Amino acid sequence: MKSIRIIDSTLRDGMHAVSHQFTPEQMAMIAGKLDEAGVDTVEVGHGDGLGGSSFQYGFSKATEEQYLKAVSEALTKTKLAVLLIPGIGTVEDLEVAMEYGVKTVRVATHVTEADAGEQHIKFAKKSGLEAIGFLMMSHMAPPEKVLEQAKLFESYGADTVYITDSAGAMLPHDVRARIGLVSKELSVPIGFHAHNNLGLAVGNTLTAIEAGAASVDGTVCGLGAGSGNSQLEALIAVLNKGGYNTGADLYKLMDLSKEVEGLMHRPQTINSDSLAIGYAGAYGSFLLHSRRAAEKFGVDAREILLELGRRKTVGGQEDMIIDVAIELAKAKSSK
Ligand SMILES: CC[C@H](O)CC(=O)C(=O)O
Ligand SMILES: [Mn+2]
Repeated sequence: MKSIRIIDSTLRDGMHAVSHQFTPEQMAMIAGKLDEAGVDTVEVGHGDGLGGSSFQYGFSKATEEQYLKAVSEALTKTKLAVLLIPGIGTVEDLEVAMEYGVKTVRVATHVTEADAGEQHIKFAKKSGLEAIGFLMMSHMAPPEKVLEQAKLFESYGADTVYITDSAGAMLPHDVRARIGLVSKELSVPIGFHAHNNLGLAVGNTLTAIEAGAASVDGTVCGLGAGSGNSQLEALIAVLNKGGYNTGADLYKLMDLSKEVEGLMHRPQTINSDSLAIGYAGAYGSFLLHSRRAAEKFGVDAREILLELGRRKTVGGQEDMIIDVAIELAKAKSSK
């Protein structure tokens, strides 16, 4: 039986779906049940990772330290992880996170910019942490470029390298091409993080495993940016049926999903706006920002997202959402 590592991101990527408003108590409840269910690792914090709580990305309900304290106290076996996007988070933020028992850091960069994560990965390794390189928006680069960037992460000391479908824009053959090549050429385990904007998250995650991924992400109820992530309960059911060992208890996760449903701000569906993200290849966390801008400037959120996809915008360019909305509103009024 092949073992697959599960990283749950309900308490980090899932924060996008609740405008970063989980309370520390809610996080502790969810983390405690993920621990009981035998999930290997939980990632915690603002949706944009360490340092994300800000005017630009939206303020979270509590501070990073409050979340980390609450979750670390709820965990017995499950490892505690954080996400760090260089430029949003800093090594100083990581030092603080380590005081709360963080064991793993995922250093996330745009798919062509792994070098922006060099100092963070080296710092993590020097500090005794597990370091995971996380290549965001991997659909935007061909497999050979993804391989080049994955090799950079490996050369900095990353223990695992993730291929991330941030926009939920990949088809199964895109996943197979990237994961297949990278897992053949690298010595470290390869991971895959999916989004469900085209309805393919669980299927693409299975494809990634079949192509060589050894670590995959899921979130309870699929909670996450855009149409959400690979729904953890469904993923575990699929992996059980496929004969993989994840160490996670399906029924305990199903029970947890009922509790998480009660905390959701809206159903985690594929609606026309989140579908537009996958269709256009736009950044997953642009969804709520685009909806707000659409309402404010009287334009269609899908048009904003399609234009952001055309312009190949990436995380950190949230200010472009307003620019695009204003341009669309001007074009509309001049018709
Ligand atoms: C804004 C960071 C982003 O949510 C990281 C991630 O999960 C992804 O790129 O999919
Ligand atoms: Mn994500």
